[in-house]
Amino acid sequence: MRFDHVGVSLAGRAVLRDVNLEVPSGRFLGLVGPNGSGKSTLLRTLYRAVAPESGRVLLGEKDVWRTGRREVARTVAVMTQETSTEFDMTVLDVVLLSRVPFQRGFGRDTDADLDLAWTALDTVGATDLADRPIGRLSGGQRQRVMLARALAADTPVLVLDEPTNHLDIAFQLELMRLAAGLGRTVIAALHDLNLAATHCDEIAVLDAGRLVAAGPPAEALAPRVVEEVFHVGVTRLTHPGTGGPVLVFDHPHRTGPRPGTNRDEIHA
Ligand SMILES: Nc1ncnc2c1ncn2[C@@H]1O[C@H](COP(=O)(O)OP(=O)(O)OP(=O)(O)O)[C@@H](O)[C@H]1O
Repeated sequence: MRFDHVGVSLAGRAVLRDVNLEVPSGRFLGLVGPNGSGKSTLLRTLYRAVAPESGRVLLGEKDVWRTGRREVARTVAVMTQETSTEFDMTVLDVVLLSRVPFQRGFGRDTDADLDLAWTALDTVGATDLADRPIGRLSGGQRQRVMLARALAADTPVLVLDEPTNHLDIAFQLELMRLAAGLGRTVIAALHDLNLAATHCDEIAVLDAGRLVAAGPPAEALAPRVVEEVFHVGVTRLTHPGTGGPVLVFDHPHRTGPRPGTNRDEIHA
């Protein structure tokens, strides 16, 4: 997947400027940045919801904006925050909607479609919700179903827009582990920088529509970068169990080294 000099304007305002970013096949990229920095918009250019004003969005060699909508839907599955309009549909039927791009005409669900839907519901721990109307679920339950819908599409590329919103901590971790282990190409807009750092192969940081850092988590989420982009104080600790870095945040003016500590590397 490649964003090649992508620029987007919405309502006359530049929202993305000259974004160059590549996600190799099978890798999991976390897209982070402050509210309004352009994360969702960048994802939308990939699944043909917002057209770039300049540049190209490529899947392999194909420009998604010169490829049919159906073909893109067969390649890219999306999990977003947007509440579906299918308020009265059952959970199983909502998950089965992901199979529509693969069916001919007004095709019926095949056994293979049903298998994919049930497997996906099982993966997210929601088989017991299958008969419930989607509109009567809790936020977190609905979020799981939306993940199941994206998984059941069985596409090589997965787009997750703030997928952990509403989820309890156990399922946040589970979702991230799942996304990292799928072997598919995954791009996810995330707000939890530690969750992103521990599960993603690579991180891209957007600030006011510009890509300001991209690379392995320790590099892209260096305290200096996070402080500049998010306007917070950052201290990097060492996780006592894994030895990996953990960021802790504070108001900018409050962060400062305690006497006798190294500000960048404090062992918890
Ligand atoms: N339909 C629209 N019309 C005009 N401006 C829009 C539209 N959608 C988004 N924007 C603007 O584009 C900018 C980027 O929005 P976007 O939703 O991509 O940010 P984000 O990084 O995903 O934010 P958040 O973390 O708050 O979800 C914001 O300034 C937003 O107000």
